[in-house]
Amino acid sequence: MTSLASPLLQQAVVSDQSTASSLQVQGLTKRFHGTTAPVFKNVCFNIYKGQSVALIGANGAGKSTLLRCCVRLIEPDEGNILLSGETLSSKKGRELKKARNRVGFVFQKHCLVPRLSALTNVLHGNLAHRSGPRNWSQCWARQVDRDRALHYLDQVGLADLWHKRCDQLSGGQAQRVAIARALMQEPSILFADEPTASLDPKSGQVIMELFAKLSRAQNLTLFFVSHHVEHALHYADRIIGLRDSELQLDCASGTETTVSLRGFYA
Ligand SMILES: Nc1ncnc2c1ncn2[C@@H]1O[C@H](COP(=O)(O)OP(=O)(O)OP(=O)(O)O)[C@@H](O)[C@H]1O
Repeated sequence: MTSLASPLLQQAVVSDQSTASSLQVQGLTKRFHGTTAPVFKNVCFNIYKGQSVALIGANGAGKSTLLRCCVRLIEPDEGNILLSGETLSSKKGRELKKARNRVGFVFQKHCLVPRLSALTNVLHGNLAHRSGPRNWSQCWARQVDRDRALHYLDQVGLADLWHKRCDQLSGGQAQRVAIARALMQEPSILFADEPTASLDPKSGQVIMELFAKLSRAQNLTLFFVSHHVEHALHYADRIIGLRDSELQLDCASGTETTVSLRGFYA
């Protein structure tokens, strides 16, 4: 840890000792095939229930790889991951899928099915738990699921656009559908990988406000990657940072400024 991180890391850990962990990352190391240097090594951190944590770092620092390693979408070479106290590292097949389904994912590109309605795309969040045509289309969906999907669309401010095809939505609206789809999964933790990267500043702010509101209202744990240090400072309780293959920053967001965080990229 850098001098920027050390005292602040202690503070973040001490203040949350009594809280349950959503995600525990212990000694995670990843090296891609054919490369000698690891993307990151011996990364350790805990994220507590209801915490909002931003992950920062320069291009290529390993942020997306770390996020994916946390749910084993990319296999780490070493280390343990615990989701809500349950070890993920030893799970395989259906067990792994079941554990992973407790994590909602929102990506930079929203990955919606363009020709289908907002409602149907939100219903697809149910596929994490149940397969079958009732979760592929709004026409076949059970009333209870339709109602839940409409509720989540309402939560993201899109109740009036439930019938619109996703290729007819703006980038910001589509990202809100992707968030509603992740909520449909009823995750215990939400991962977001640069969720505002393709949006204009105003739309990006709307999306981050929405995450903050959802996180507060539902005590939902949020772990997001961002290149906007302003977003990290404003919307996260805590900021962690990757540099030179190591976790070199772990601080409460209130203890940093835009200038000091920009220094982390130097
Ligand atoms: N599948 C892969 N095979 C080999 N190398 C990879 C693979 N995926 C990523 N990398 C390398 O790992 C490093 C970290 O990439 P990653 O996408 O995690 O960084 P990042 O911090 O998210 O970057 P950005 O901010 O640009 O999105 C990069 O050097 C990248 O080239």
